[in-house]
Amino acid sequence: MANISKDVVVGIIGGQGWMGRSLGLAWLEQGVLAPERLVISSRSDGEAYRDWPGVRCVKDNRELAALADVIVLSIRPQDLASLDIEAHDKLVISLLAMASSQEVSRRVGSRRVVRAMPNAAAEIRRGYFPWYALQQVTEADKGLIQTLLESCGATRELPAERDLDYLTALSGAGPAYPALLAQSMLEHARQMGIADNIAREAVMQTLVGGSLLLESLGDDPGDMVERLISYDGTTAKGLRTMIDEGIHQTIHRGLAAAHRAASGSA
Ligand SMILES: NC(=O)C1=CN([C@@H]2O[C@H](COP(=O)(O)OP(=O)(O)OC[C@H]3O[C@@H](n4cnc5c(N)ncnc54)[C@H](O)[C@@H]3O)[C@@H](O)[C@H]2O)C=CC1
Ligand SMILES: O=C(O)[C@@H]1CCC=N1
Repeated sequence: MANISKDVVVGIIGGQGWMGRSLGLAWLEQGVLAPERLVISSRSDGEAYRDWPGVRCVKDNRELAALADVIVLSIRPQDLASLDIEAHDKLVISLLAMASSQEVSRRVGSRRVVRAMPNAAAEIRRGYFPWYALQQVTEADKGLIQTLLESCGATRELPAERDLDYLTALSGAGPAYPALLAQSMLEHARQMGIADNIAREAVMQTLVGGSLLLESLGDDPGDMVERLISYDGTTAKGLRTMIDEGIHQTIHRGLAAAHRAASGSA
């Protein structure tokens, strides 16, 4: 993992929150940033940085904006309107869903804005961070962004902001859709009288093992569906029934609803 220039100070507004502390702790643990180069602000008190006494914790976001060279916004979208900082064209990384880069730019007073969309697997460094940069973001800034974000998983610069709105609905949801599938499978296994500990173990091993296999094969997931349908055994019966009952349409409608919300049109 590359570390960034020793002079760069990074500030996280909302640094005690779920995404903020995932990033902050990853930088510290991986040596991307020395503790004295990290400033965090938060409305809530938190213990996330208790093992890192060098980290500066401030209550005033203006103070953070003055101290930091790079400002990460990790507050909830509804808190943006009351954010009162002046970034003076410093590099700003916004993690907010539903706030366009232009809106963030106007709010914080910087044209060097990057919008990145995390997901909750950042907590275990297996997140996915697509990001989109305004034109004024430099190549050096982009290198820095890559280093900061890849500490928590895979990253990808996107050519268009509309792609980020879409991926907010898809990858931004992180564990949500696998959790829904797991919940449904678990419910059924329980109804069938399988002991709870065995049902949980079976569901988790199936979802995690299956996902790792798909990742390692690198093929189109549809190929695996076809392979198991053409096997024509028990799984084919389950797959055909789910497909005939409209699972694809249900998933597409769900993603479309999340996309509308992410685009501000829900
Ligand atoms: N949690 C997730 O799975 C994902 C979150 N996001 C985005 O990441 C952003 C952060 O989300 P989370 O970390 O989950 O939220 P969170 O609620 O865990 O953290 C937000 C933190 O910001 C603090 N805060 C609020 N207003 C503040 C202010 N004016 N100054 C300083 N601190 C302030 C809160 O006290 C809290 O600690 C959101 O905008 C969300 O849209 C995006 C994708 C996934
Ligand atoms: O549900 C949300 O609003 C946040 C942003 C994208 C994923 N989680």
